[in-house]
Amino acid sequence: MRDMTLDMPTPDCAIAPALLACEGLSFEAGGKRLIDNFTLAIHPGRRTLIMGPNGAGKSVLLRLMHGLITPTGGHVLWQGRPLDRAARHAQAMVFQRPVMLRRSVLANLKFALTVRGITGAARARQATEALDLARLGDMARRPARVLSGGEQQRLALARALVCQPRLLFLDEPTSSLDPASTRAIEDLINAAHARGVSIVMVTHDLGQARRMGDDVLFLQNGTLAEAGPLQDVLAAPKTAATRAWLEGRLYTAL
Ligand SMILES: Nc1ncnc2c1ncn2[C@@H]1O[C@H](COP(=O)(O)OP(=O)(O)OP(=O)(O)O)[C@@H](O)[C@H]1O
Repeated sequence: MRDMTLDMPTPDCAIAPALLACEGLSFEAGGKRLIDNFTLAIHPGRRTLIMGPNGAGKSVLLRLMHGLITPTGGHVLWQGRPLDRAARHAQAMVFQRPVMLRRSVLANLKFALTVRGITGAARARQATEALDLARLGDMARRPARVLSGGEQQRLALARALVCQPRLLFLDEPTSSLDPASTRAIEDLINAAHARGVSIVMVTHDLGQARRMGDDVLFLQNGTLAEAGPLQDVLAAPKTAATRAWLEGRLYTAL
C-alpha cells in the first residue's frame, strides 16, 4: 500500500488549521480498494478541485469527506474533530443530477432551512433571498420538478447555499449544462466563495478548472497521485498519470 501524504498549501497563513482533513483514509467495496490511504488537508477559503480519469474514485472521495459513506480505514476530521451532525450541517453537497422534492421551488428551499431548525419569518426571508440570488424568484410557486435541468441545478445550489455552509461539495455540477447555464452556476459558486464559503468540486472540465480552481487533488485508480496549487500542477505535473490525463492520453502504468 502506498503512503500518500499530501498537504494542500496554505497561501495566506502557513499555520491555518485545516477545515477538513483526511487521515489514512481508505474505502473498500466489492473486494476492491477504491480509495487507498489518503492523507490530505482542505484549508479554509480555498477552491479545491478533484480531477482524474473516469472511475478514479473522485465521487467516492467526495462522499467520504461529506460523511455520506463510512471509511473502511482511517478517518475524516472536521476542524480536528470527528465528523458529527453539527459538522455535517456546516457542509452542503450538490450532485451532478439535482434531486428535487415533489414540492414548489420555494418549498424546496424552506424544507432545507426547516431541517436546520430555521423557521418562521427568518426562514421566509432567507428562502426568498436565496431564490433571488439564483434568479429563480419568478418561479417560486412552480413545482420544482418541471424546471429545466439548468434551472433545477441553480435551485439545487441555492438550496445548498441557503443554509450558509462553510464548505460546499460539488460533484460535476455543470456536466450536463450548456455554456450559459454553466456560467450561471459558476457565478453562484464564485459569489459564495467570495462570501467565505470553501469549495471542493469534482470537474473534468479544464476550462472550468482554470476559471474556478485554487488547488487540485489528482486521483488515479484510487490513489492520490498529485496535489498542489492548480497552476503549478497544470504547468509542471509531477506524475506520469497527471501528465497523461492533461494531454488527453490514456495512462498505462509502467
Ligand atoms: N459502493 C460501491 N461498491 C463497489 N464499487 C463502487 C462503489 N462505489 C463506487 N464504486 C466503484 O468505484 C470506482 C470509482 O467510482 P467513482 O464514482 O468514485 O469514480 P469517479 O472518479 O467519480 O468517476 P467518473 O469520472 O466516471 O464520475 C468505480 O469503478 C465504481 O464502479
